Amino acid sequence: MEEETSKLPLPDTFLDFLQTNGIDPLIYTAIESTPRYIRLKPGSEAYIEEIEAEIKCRLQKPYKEGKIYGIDAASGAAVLALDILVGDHVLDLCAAPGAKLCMISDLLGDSGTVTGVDVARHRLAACRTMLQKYVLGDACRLFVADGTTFSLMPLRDRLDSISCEFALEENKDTFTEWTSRRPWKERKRAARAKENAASRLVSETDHPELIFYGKTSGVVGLSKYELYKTVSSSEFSSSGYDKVLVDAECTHDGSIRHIQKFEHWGWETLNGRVLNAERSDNLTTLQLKLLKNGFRLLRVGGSLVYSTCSLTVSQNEDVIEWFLKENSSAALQEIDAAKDWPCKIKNMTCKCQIIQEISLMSSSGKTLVYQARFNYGANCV
Ligand SMILES: C[S@@+](CC[C@H](N)C(=O)[O-])C[C@H]1O[C@@H](n2cnc3c(N)ncnc32)[C@H](O)[C@@H]1O
Repeated sequence: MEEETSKLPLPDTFLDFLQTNGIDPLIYTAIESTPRYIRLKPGSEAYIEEIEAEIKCRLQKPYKEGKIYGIDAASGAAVLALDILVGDHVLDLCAAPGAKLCMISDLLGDSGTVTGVDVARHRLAACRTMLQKYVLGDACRLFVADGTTFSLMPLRDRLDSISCEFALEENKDTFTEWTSRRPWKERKRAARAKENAASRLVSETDHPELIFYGKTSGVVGLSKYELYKTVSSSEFSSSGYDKVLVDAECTHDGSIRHIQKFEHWGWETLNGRVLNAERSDNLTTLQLKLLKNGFRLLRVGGSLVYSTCSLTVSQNEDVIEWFLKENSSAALQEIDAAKDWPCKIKNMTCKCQIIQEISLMSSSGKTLVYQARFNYGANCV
């Protein structure tokens, strides 16, 4: 799908910013239209013709019916780079609003588990709605929590070991099957939390709040103590997550459609949101903290994808470089899935610069996969 766009008159400050980051301004201005992407829900293949027939009329019907997702090719690429395998326990540390989390769940099918974490309650609630719409959440847990300090183990052993009898036990401290109809006490607590959330995001020290869990997520039958018990870093090394996605908060400058919006919002807004050095410093500090914590929660032999929708060196290469300096057990790894992608810098088959790959082997077996410079909404499929 393509949307008509105007030729953008990019302001000088933004052009300087692009030059500093080695980005060709043409990616924002040269194309006549910005492609939009959809992903077909597995199992909906029979409807391809019907969906194709609707492409010109904005696909409202298959979208409402939950047969397709709106997701950029670049977002899908970050998930493919994770190389999800049957039975993986996956952590999505900045999960909302959830396009990647849905794709992870689709790839896992009936196996493994996925844990989504986000600091913004209203965005994570949208993610929960999406899981319910696409009937995807059985093996999923969603926590409103700060990803820089989140510290809960995947429930890898619980899945097989809980007997149905135990799961149905009526113990007020034990999780029974999730229902959107919460007991009065819990509703009151959620309403209070919502009020607080309107004025602030959760802090690093707040307790993670479980806002959704599916019936095979491992939560049913657990006591609160078991779910929230703290474990040592060495336990994460042996039984942590198989795959971690850190799709970090960023300036969004790599999203062509996002930058195009500033034509209407006013270019001065761009200075505050994208070019402001202080905001960028705070962001890179946050990104590094998210990456560090995501890596801590990974098991030895697992892999992590760090991705942003920014093209700046400071939010990508620099964050990775700082991290690698401090973590000798981490190493960059070639992205296997990217070998067949058409949009690589090395053998460019389209107009835009897309992927930069770096590869190294790890010493401890934990590996860090790095995906960078993949333009969102670029003309590359
Ligand atoms: C680029 S978006 C993630 C998009 C998401 N992965 C998807 O595919 O829909 C970044 C997210 O990071 C969240 N975020 C920001 N700071 C965070 C933190 N300290 N811990 C967890 N999430 C955070 C934001 O609320 C936002 O939802």
